[in-house]
Amino acid sequence: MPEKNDRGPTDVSQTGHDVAVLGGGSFGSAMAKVLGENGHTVHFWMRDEAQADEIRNTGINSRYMPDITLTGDIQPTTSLPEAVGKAEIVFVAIPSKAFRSVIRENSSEFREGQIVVSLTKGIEEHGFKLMSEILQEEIPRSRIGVLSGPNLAGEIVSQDLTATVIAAKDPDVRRTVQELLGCEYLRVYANVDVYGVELAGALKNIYAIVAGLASARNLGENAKAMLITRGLAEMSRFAVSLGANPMTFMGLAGVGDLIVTCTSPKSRNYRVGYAVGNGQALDDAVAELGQVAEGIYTLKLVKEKSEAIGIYMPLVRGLYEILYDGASISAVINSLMMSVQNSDVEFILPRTISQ
Ligand SMILES: NC(=O)C1=CN([C@@H]2O[C@H](COP(=O)(O)OP(=O)(O)OC[C@H]3O[C@@H](n4cnc5c(N)ncnc54)[C@H](O)[C@@H]3O)[C@@H](O)[C@H]2O)C=CC1
Ligand SMILES: O=C(CO)COP(=O)(O)O
Repeated sequence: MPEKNDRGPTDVSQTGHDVAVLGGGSFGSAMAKVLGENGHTVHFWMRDEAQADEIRNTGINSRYMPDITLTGDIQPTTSLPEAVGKAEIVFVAIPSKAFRSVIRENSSEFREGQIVVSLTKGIEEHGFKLMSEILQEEIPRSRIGVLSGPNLAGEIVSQDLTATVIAAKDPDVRRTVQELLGCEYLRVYANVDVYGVELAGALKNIYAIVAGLASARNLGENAKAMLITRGLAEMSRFAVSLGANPMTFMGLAGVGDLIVTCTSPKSRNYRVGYAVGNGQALDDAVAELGQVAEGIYTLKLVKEKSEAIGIYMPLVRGLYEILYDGASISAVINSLMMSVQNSDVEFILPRTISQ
């Protein structure tokens, strides 16, 4: 087996690798569970000592996964240097708001050539940075990957059949993650369009909120299909203008993740939209959720960015008006329905009117 620091191919032909999962929430727990069941030693970092103790003593993370027991060699710790120091590969499931600070404060702990994979589906407020860009800036000597796809944590921990995408430029990173995570209920597909895969994962959260709102309003099945498909058109238009490959949006990280989060109340973003659609204030809906709904932050950033670069995003604008400007839901729906009728697939028939 190669030295942990060298840049040669990572040997994952044997089970029993040391991996770290950073972030003790729903998705960190789900990935820790898969890795533990796959025979790896999981150095599972979280801030909260009581939570680490509970997992150490009972295998249960009662705040986020009360019905699930983490099995295998799971080693909870509140020492990030210890987790990263022992790991060959690091998975990061820290919400986007805290992602850079956690990595920056501990940047000296990451080794040259160490594989670091972001699981986070969000965008940084200042500078519109994605998590892989933050990793590139803070720990440039690591080898970076992004995991994204239709991956509801609650289903993964129940071993429901699931597929995901590992995006990385380095083929060894892609192969390593496929071998570490792949099992009878989880398939890991590969992509090289890191920016597209990552942006798709962040953007779809916005449309999940829209879909939840539509569902609360009983807009009907046709409306649901319209919203999902126009959401896909809008998010791919935006992402392509920033350099993503449009074909990525045909894959699991694009349309796949859009479908699952726009159709399932298991999605936290969908649930926030549903609550607002039923008249609840946004702050109350978020407080009641008690977990992260990245879409409410991503919405603000994408609205600003799309206006700055001149990309037409009527669903983003409409949702922003509802959530942040107090616009009435029916007025926004009416204005969307009465706007100029245009091209269906604009990669085939270009839009004729820009706004
Ligand atoms: N839950 C899911 O189904 C999926 C979530 N994701 C993404 O994973 C990321 C994390 O989400 P979840 O685990 O679901 O969120 P969560 O709300 O369930 O848990 C967030 C975790 O991050 C921790 N945290 C927050 N700030 C921190 C800080 N400054 N330092 C250390 N830890 C901190 C919290 O204590 C908590 O343990 C999000 O970007 C989400 O979009 C991706 C795929 C699926
Ligand atoms: O990204 C997810 C599923 O792929 C999870 O979505 P929520 O954050 O809306 O729960």
